[in-house]
Amino acid sequence: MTGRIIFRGLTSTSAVNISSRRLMASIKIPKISELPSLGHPLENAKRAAAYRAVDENLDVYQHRVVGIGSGSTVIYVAERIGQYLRDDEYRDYVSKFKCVATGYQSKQLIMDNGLTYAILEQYPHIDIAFDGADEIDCNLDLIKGGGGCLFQEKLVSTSAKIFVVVADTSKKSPRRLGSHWVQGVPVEVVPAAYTRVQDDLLNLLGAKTATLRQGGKVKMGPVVTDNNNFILDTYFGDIDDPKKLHDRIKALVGVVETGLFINNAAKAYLGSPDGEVLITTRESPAKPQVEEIEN
Ligand SMILES: O=C[C@H](O)[C@H](O)[C@H](O)COP(=O)(O)O
Repeated sequence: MTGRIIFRGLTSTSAVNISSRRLMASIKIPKISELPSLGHPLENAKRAAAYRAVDENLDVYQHRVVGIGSGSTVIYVAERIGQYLRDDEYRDYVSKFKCVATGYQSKQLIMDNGLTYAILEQYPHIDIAFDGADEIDCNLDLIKGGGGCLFQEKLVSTSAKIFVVVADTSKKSPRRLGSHWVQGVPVEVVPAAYTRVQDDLLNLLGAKTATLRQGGKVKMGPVVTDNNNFILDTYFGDIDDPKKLHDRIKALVGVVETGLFINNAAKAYLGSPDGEVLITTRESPAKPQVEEIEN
């Protein structure tokens, strides 16, 4: 499927320039169908989803500002964009991309793949953003933040004209949101407020558990996010109304952001180990840049 890059908006002159570049091209983008196995079914699934998502959605000629998310699947998104950068046919375009990160890992991915790192303050209008997810329901609503990056991820994904999710098929919600990611909805909180928010989540909002995420072996004490906050993993069971729950959590004093991404993703690419990719598109991709306020 390599080369399914969108040619929208090309003039005949630019088409000629591109075809002469094609003749000179020396490092070609690997075709998905010819990729060697990574030796692990899950990694093959993630790569299949990410490469297809990039090939089918990134408009090399029109897009300029690209959001790069966090996690283990988005690694392959950055890798694929890096392959376009190294292909003589696309280098002139991709080298002009400004890539906005969702955290330190994402910033490293951008730099490691030779792409240009940019900050949202300078580039607040993102053409397209790619990111992973921990659970995806049939409406393309998501739980994110399993890797602790939810706030900046939401900042980037809601600043993007198109937000594309990449994951393996195991992330598909079997029922309602909350039925697969039983670790709980990540809630990023200001450290000084964490016990108060924990109390409110349990006693006001009916959470079954609200656990302060710990660093474990790699870091003693609580996980500190890229924004110097804590995370409460908050389990509600199956979530009836994710938007309402998000709004109620957001209203608690001390909450910075929730891992519920509602009405945000336009498309999801879910890869299988055999290389098949399930693609879901939101029917009305109207995505609010500003959250709706319920009266
Ligand atoms: O905080 C982490 C992010 O929300 C990730 O995008 C999410 O956890 C999915 O990560 P992975 O692709 O590793 O499953």
